[in-house]
Amino acid sequence: MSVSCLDWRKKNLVKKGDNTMDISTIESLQYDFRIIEAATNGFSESNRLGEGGFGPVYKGNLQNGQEIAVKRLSKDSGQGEIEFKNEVMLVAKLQHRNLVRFLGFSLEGTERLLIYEFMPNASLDQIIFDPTKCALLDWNTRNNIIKGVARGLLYLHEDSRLRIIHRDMKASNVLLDEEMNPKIADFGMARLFNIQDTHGSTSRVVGTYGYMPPEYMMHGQFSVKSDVFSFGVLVLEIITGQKNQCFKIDDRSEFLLSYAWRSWRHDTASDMIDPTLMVESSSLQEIMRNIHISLLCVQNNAVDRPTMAAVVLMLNSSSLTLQLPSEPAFSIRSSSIEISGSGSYNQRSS
Ligand SMILES: Nc1ncnc2c1ncn2[C@@H]1O[C@H](COP(=O)(O)OP(=O)(O)OP(=O)(O)O)[C@@H](O)[C@H]1O
Repeated sequence: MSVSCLDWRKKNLVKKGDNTMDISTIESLQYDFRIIEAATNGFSESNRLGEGGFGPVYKGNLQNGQEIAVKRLSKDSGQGEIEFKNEVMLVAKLQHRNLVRFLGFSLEGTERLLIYEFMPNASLDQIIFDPTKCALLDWNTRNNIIKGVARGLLYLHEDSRLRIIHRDMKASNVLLDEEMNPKIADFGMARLFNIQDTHGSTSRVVGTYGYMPPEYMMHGQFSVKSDVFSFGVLVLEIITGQKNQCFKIDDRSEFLLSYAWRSWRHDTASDMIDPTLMVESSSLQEIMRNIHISLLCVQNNAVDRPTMAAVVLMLNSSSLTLQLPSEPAFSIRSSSIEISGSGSYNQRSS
């Protein structure tokens, strides 16, 4: 992009006091493909940050010094150009302090790039599941992450102009800024990747093993309560410091939700807490409350799960009495599910 073009972009992105931007035209969001190619050293391996279900992600440096993350959509994103641009406009309007800022896109033939602000502390999974790095996250930081993710999801569900269901909420989709504040990534991907499902059921299930509620895994039915379920699993991972897929206790593998449920019922839930946390007694009650809230989120019946508005309220007011949770969904029949390389699912519903 030439300097004059950058100036023009700036004119179209008017920063407001509340740190949001007015996005007036699709052109204001479009980056020249060659600029992004150069910024990522030609999408070189050394710039590659990782790869998810939609394609690889690269770090880039724009000429003005700005650091970016570029998601290079795999070529079969299956959407016409106009439809794609319409969706880009909608997704660009989703702005919240707990969402990764979407900066724009690039189109060149069948190439589609999504451009985001770069998050220096990468994704939560790379820290919380790492035996050394997890020490960077004390309880206050983890609590701040839980509350921030809850606020971001509430915004997607209720406060944004669109009603967005994330559908792939998990630790690798929580990015961390310089101060370890959480930013949800990959929101709106169903819109940008042409997953047709406006009526709450879909023939292409996209999600990640262990985070999906039973109604989504088995029947492709999704709702805001699917995200609530994934959020509950995420909270348990943050507290235990372990992945739900390979949770271990006393060298035995167990499904995280069944273990959490049993521990909570037997009053031994404090045993679940990540031993590296070295919890002070003042925080213990707060952690136990978080475990209780997470169990409300992962209840088998979607109707019983709280909304994200209720979750935010419960997380922020310790005086609010919590309901008793019913048994979580943990008996997952995995035989009918085809797992892709990234651990994401692509399943034809029956
Ligand atoms: N804005 C960003 N800033 C810094 N790193 C990022 C950014 N976006 C993505 N990444 C990195 O790239 C990796 C791949 O991201 P991506 O969202 O494509 O995949 P994923 O979350 O692992 O899988 P899935 O596509 O199934 O959600 C992430 O784990 C993260 O480390």
